Amino acid sequence: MKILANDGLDQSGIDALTEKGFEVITTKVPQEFLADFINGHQIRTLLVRSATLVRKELIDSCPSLDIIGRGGVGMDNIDVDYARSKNIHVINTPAASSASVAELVFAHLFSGARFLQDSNRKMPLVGDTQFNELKKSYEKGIELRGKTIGIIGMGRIGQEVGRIALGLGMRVIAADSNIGRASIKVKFYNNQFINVDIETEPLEDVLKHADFITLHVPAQIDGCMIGAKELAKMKDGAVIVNCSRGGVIDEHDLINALDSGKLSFAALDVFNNEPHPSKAILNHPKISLTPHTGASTVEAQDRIGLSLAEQICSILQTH
Ligand SMILES: O=C(O)[C@H](O)COP(=O)(O)O
Repeated sequence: MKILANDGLDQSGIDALTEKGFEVITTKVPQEFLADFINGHQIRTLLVRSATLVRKELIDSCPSLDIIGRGGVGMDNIDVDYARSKNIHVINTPAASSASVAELVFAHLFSGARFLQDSNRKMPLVGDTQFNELKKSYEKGIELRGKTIGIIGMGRIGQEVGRIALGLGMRVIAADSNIGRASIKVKFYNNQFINVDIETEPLEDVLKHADFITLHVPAQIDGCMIGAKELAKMKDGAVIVNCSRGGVIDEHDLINALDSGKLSFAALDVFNNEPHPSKAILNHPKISLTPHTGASTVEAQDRIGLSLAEQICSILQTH
């Protein structure tokens, strides 16, 4: 049976599926030729990450599809309900990348707190005198310890962020309209663990009280969650990180908040109009950037590959 992994698949998944007799094709087929390719090669399982769109039209054009698999969490690039209404199995790997995304949040936070992203741009250009000038300009670096992090969305990734923040000695507050409280289990290397209860608060309060805001919510269908009104509620000099989905923050309002000094720094892993973010965002000196790499680690992709293979075998009863 043939599987098309159109946005690639980790070797762990390829090996596990090949061992069970599947043929895994990792050719990247452009969106406009996808239906023809799937039908021409009798593909029954289509695997994607966030780049390939699996909309109603594609689903209708490919009646032989049995499974659509998302190697990752967000399924906003797939018409999930429609596919399921056609009896197609739609699967994803919700737990496999939480640690990687959460660690990227802290990579951005540490970078912003100590001007790493600015320093990496300027250091190659400095001579003897500028070295000391640059050093002086970074004297206002800050520690994360003791600061308050506001986590918007306490799903798996939000909780993982909370776990790391607690380990760093940060105060954790959270907003999540779906749950009243999250219990975070913090596990230490000697296998001891503690449970920490985090009560959720209204979004407005979290925005008001946090030094750092980090967003872990799905793609928004009714417009931006964080726009000028919400940014205005944040503490002066606060920081915002978005490793969730482009469109959750209004990018225009974010630039205004950075330019006016309301926010000291922002970090974005996701953008409006991916893979072509706006030049204003890409060139802004106060924004730390990554190209949607939250789940792009060796470990996360290995777990994603294995999880997809396991689910496919279980659906198709291949033992
Ligand atoms: O939803 C996800 O899992 C992340 O956004 C990662 O997306 P990617 O698989 O395209 O890197």
